[in-house]
Amino acid sequence: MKYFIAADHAGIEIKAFIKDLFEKKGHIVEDLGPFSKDRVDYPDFAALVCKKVLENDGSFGILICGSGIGMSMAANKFDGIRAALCHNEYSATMARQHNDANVICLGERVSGEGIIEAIINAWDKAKFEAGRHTQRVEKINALSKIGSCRV
Ligand SMILES: O=C(CO)[C@H](O)[C@H](O)[C@H](O)COP(=O)(O)O
Repeated sequence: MKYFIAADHAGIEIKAFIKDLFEKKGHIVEDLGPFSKDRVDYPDFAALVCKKVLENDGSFGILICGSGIGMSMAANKFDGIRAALCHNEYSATMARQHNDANVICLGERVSGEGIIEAIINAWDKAKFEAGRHTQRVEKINALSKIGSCRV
Protein backbone atom coordinates (compact mmCIF):
# COMPACT_ATOMS: atom_id res chain seq x y z
CA MET A 1 0.00 0.00 0.00
CA LYS A 2 1.22 3.50 -0.80
CA TYR A 3 0.85 6.19 1.86
CA PHE A 4 1.68 9.89 1.79
CA ILE A 5 2.26 11.40 5.22
CA ALA A 6 2.74 14.93 6.54
CA ALA A 7 2.23 16.89 9.74
CA ASP A 8 2.69 20.30 11.22
CA HIS A 9 5.10 21.09 14.07
CA ALA A 10 2.56 19.65 16.54
CA GLY A 11 2.43 16.26 14.81
CA ILE A 12 5.99 15.62 13.79
CA GLU A 13 6.81 12.98 16.42
CA ILE A 14 3.78 10.85 15.64
CA LYS A 15 4.59 11.25 11.94
CA ALA A 16 7.96 9.55 12.47
CA PHE A 17 6.33 6.89 14.67
CA ILE A 18 3.70 6.00 12.04
CA LYS A 19 6.20 6.02 9.17
CA ASP A 20 8.39 3.55 11.02
CA LEU A 21 5.40 1.38 11.99
CA PHE A 22 3.99 1.21 8.45
CA GLU A 23 7.35 0.64 6.77
CA LYS A 24 7.87 -2.34 9.08
CA LYS A 25 4.50 -3.64 7.81
CA GLY A 26 5.78 -3.40 4.23
CA HIS A 27 3.96 -0.24 3.14
CA ILE A 28 5.60 2.47 1.08
CA VAL A 29 5.42 5.69 3.08
CA GLU A 30 6.45 8.97 1.44
CA ASP A 31 7.14 11.67 4.00
CA LEU A 32 6.21 15.13 2.70
CA GLY A 33 7.46 16.97 5.78
CA PRO A 34 8.07 19.01 7.73
CA PHE A 35 11.51 17.85 8.81
CA SER A 36 12.10 20.13 11.78
CA LYS A 37 10.01 21.34 14.69
CA ASP A 38 9.88 24.91 13.38
CA ARG A 39 6.34 26.29 13.51
CA VAL A 40 4.50 25.77 10.20
CA ASP A 41 0.92 26.12 8.92
CA TYR A 42 -0.98 22.84 8.62
CA PRO A 43 -2.95 23.76 5.42
CA ASP A 44 0.32 23.82 3.46
CA PHE A 45 1.06 20.22 4.42
CA ALA A 46 -2.52 19.06 4.00
CA ALA A 47 -2.30 20.36 0.42
CA LEU A 48 0.93 18.46 -0.31
CA VAL A 49 -0.59 15.15 0.80
CA CYS A 50 -3.99 15.65 -0.85
CA LYS A 51 -2.44 16.49 -4.23
CA LYS A 52 -0.34 13.31 -4.07
CA VAL A 53 -3.31 11.15 -3.08
CA LEU A 54 -5.34 12.56 -5.98
CA GLU A 55 -2.48 11.94 -8.41
CA ASN A 56 -1.80 8.37 -7.23
CA ASP A 57 -4.77 6.03 -7.65
CA GLY A 58 -5.38 3.77 -4.67
CA SER A 59 -3.01 5.64 -2.37
CA PHE A 60 -3.88 7.02 1.06
CA GLY A 61 -2.91 10.09 3.07
CA ILE A 62 -2.03 10.49 6.72
CA LEU A 63 -2.11 13.98 8.25
CA ILE A 64 -1.20 14.85 11.82
CA CYS A 65 -1.48 18.14 13.68
CA GLY A 66 -2.11 18.95 17.32
CA SER A 67 -5.82 18.14 17.32
CA GLY A 68 -6.24 16.76 13.80
CA ILE A 69 -9.04 19.26 13.26
CA GLY A 70 -7.24 21.82 11.12
CA MET A 71 -5.76 19.10 8.91
CA SER A 72 -9.16 17.51 8.33
CA MET A 73 -10.79 20.87 7.52
CA ALA A 74 -8.05 21.70 5.04
CA ALA A 75 -7.97 18.24 3.42
CA ASN A 76 -11.73 18.15 2.88
CA LYS A 77 -11.50 21.27 0.71
CA PHE A 78 -10.03 19.07 -2.04
CA ASP A 79 -12.49 17.58 -4.51
CA GLY A 80 -12.02 13.79 -4.30
CA ILE A 81 -10.56 13.78 -0.82
CA ARG A 82 -12.60 12.23 1.97
CA ALA A 83 -10.60 12.96 5.11
CA ALA A 84 -11.63 11.46 8.44
CA LEU A 85 -10.54 12.76 11.82
CA CYS A 86 -10.10 9.65 13.97
CA HIS A 87 -9.49 9.56 17.70
CA ASN A 88 -10.34 5.89 18.18
CA GLU A 89 -10.22 2.53 16.38
CA TYR A 90 -13.97 2.38 15.71
CA SER A 91 -13.91 5.68 13.81
CA ALA A 92 -10.94 4.55 11.76
CA THR A 93 -12.66 1.28 10.81
CA MET A 94 -15.91 3.04 9.90
CA ALA A 95 -14.09 5.72 7.93
CA ARG A 96 -12.76 3.02 5.60
CA GLN A 97 -15.68 0.53 5.63
CA HIS A 98 -18.55 3.01 5.24
CA ASN A 99 -17.07 6.28 3.99
CA ASP A 100 -14.23 5.06 1.78
CA ALA A 101 -12.08 7.74 3.37
CA ASN A 102 -8.78 8.22 1.59
CA VAL A 103 -7.08 10.43 4.19
CA ILE A 104 -6.87 9.88 7.94
CA CYS A 105 -6.26 12.83 10.26
CA LEU A 106 -4.83 12.37 13.74
CA GLY A 107 -4.11 14.59 16.74
CA GLU A 108 -0.76 14.18 18.45
CA ARG A 109 -1.95 16.34 21.35
CA VAL A 110 -5.05 14.15 21.69
CA SER A 111 -3.78 10.59 21.36
CA GLY A 112 -0.56 8.96 22.55
CA GLU A 113 1.50 6.41 20.62
CA GLY A 114 -0.42 3.37 21.87
CA ILE A 115 -3.81 4.71 20.80
CA ILE A 116 -2.41 6.05 17.52
CA GLU A 117 -0.98 2.62 16.73
CA ALA A 118 -4.36 0.98 17.35
CA ILE A 119 -6.16 3.63 15.25
CA ILE A 120 -3.82 3.42 12.31
CA ASN A 121 -3.77 -0.38 12.32
CA ALA A 122 -7.58 -0.44 12.34
CA TRP A 123 -7.57 1.91 9.35
CA ASP A 124 -5.02 -0.23 7.52
CA LYS A 125 -7.02 -3.43 8.08
CA ALA A 126 -10.44 -2.13 7.10
CA LYS A 127 -11.75 -2.18 3.52
CA PHE A 128 -14.57 -0.22 1.88
CA GLU A 129 -17.70 -2.38 2.01
CA ALA A 130 -19.32 -0.75 -1.05
CA GLY A 131 -22.98 -1.94 -1.37
CA ARG A 132 -25.36 0.58 0.20
CA HIS A 133 -22.42 2.86 1.04
CA THR A 134 -21.47 3.46 -2.58
CA GLN A 135 -24.32 5.81 -3.42
CA ARG A 136 -23.72 7.74 -0.20
CA VAL A 137 -20.06 8.25 -1.00
CA GLU A 138 -21.06 9.28 -4.53
CA LYS A 139 -23.41 11.84 -2.99
CA ILE A 140 -20.56 13.20 -0.86
CA ASN A 141 -18.44 13.49 -3.98
CA ALA A 142 -21.25 15.24 -5.84
CA LEU A 143 -21.55 17.90 -3.12
CA SER A 144 -18.18 19.39 -3.98
CA LYS A 145 -19.38 19.83 -7.58
CA ILE A 146 -22.47 21.74 -6.43
CA GLY A 147 -20.30 24.07 -4.35
CA SER A 148 -22.98 25.06 -1.88
CA CYS A 149 -25.92 23.07 -0.63
CA ARG A 150 -29.29 24.26 0.65
CA VAL A 151 -32.14 22.00 1.68
O1 LIG B 1 -5.15 22.77 13.38
C1 LIG B 1 -4.94 22.56 14.54
C2 LIG B 1 -6.02 22.87 15.47
O2 LIG B 1 -7.22 22.85 14.76
C3 LIG B 1 -3.71 21.94 14.98
O3 LIG B 1 -3.90 21.29 16.18
C4 LIG B 1 -2.46 22.79 15.04
O4 LIG B 1 -1.46 21.85 15.19
C5 LIG B 1 -2.42 23.79 16.15
O5 LIG B 1 -3.34 24.80 15.92
C6 LIG B 1 -1.01 24.37 16.30
O6 LIG B 1 -0.99 25.27 17.37
P1 LIG B 1 0.31 26.04 17.84
O7 LIG B 1 -0.13 26.79 19.07
O8 LIG B 1 0.72 26.95 16.74
O9 LIG B 1 1.38 25.02 18.14
